[in-house]
Amino acid sequence: VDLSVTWLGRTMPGCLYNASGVWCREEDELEAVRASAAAALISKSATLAPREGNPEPRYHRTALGSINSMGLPNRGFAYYLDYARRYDYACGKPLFLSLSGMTLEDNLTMLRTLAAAGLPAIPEINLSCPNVPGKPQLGYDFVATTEALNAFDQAWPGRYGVKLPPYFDQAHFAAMAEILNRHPRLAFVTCINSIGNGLVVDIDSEAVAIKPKDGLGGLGGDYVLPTALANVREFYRLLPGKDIVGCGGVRSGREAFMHILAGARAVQVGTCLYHEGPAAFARIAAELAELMQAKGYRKLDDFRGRLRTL
Ligand SMILES: O=C(O)c1[nH]c(=O)[nH]c(=O)c1Cl
Repeated sequence: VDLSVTWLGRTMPGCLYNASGVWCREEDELEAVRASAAAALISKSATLAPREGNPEPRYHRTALGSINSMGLPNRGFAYYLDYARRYDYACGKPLFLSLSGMTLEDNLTMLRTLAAAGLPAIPEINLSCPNVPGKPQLGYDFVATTEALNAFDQAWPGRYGVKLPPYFDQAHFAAMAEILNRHPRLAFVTCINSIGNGLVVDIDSEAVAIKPKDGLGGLGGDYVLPTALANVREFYRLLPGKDIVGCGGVRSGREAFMHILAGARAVQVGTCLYHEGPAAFARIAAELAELMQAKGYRKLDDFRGRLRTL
């Protein structure tokens, strides 16, 4: 069984890697993912300047997944650029850098600096951080998204991707697709980021679970799988020629299979990785391979996007 993925002008040895934000803020975390069975790796969304992030508790696990309001804690763009300068691209595992500037200008500064460095690292620009108080998710503002993508095209000469929030309405899928399809070097979209502004309540303490935003935070894990699959399948249909990276609710070979069936080129793991650690990649890959073997599939292209309707 062959789990390799050919995209972005290269072939990576498998189809699984980390979701930005999980096991990727510090260099030792990135190195642990790279040394694991992950087929690629992506860094924590970077802002231009380092950030402490929101007050704790800002992450909470439940039986059905996670809620987080981290608030973009990160080492600052220069830290991740330095890692990208020292990264061994010959290892065959692509390095993605997630960028989440506090302003459009910051995103452009980071893109221009990355372009000047002339590295094979690929930007995944985050249009969907739900946890910076007072900052709306760019991906829910179609005018701002249009302006940003036009500016990204000027600031970055190569292929890039964007991390999208979940959408929940046919009109929004159509509106976003119309915008995204105007950008030929926008090579991939990662669907989805957490479902923003959920609220987890503890009935014993009669209190919220996390401190920021009076308890509001992005949901991950089992909570988001059907929404993630819907966004993968809708954008797979609506964005011909672009790759969709599936993210949301993956904790075994089964959910990875579902995402690829829905059209995903590759699959990211978040909440499950947060708790299991990078060993999750070998386990999930083995489960996916076993599932494919049982179904008579030899490679991912044998079933990618073949989700049947009734
Ligand atoms: O609070 C965060 O750092 C965060 N948390 C998320 O769930 N998604 C994001 O894109 C970000 Cl940037």
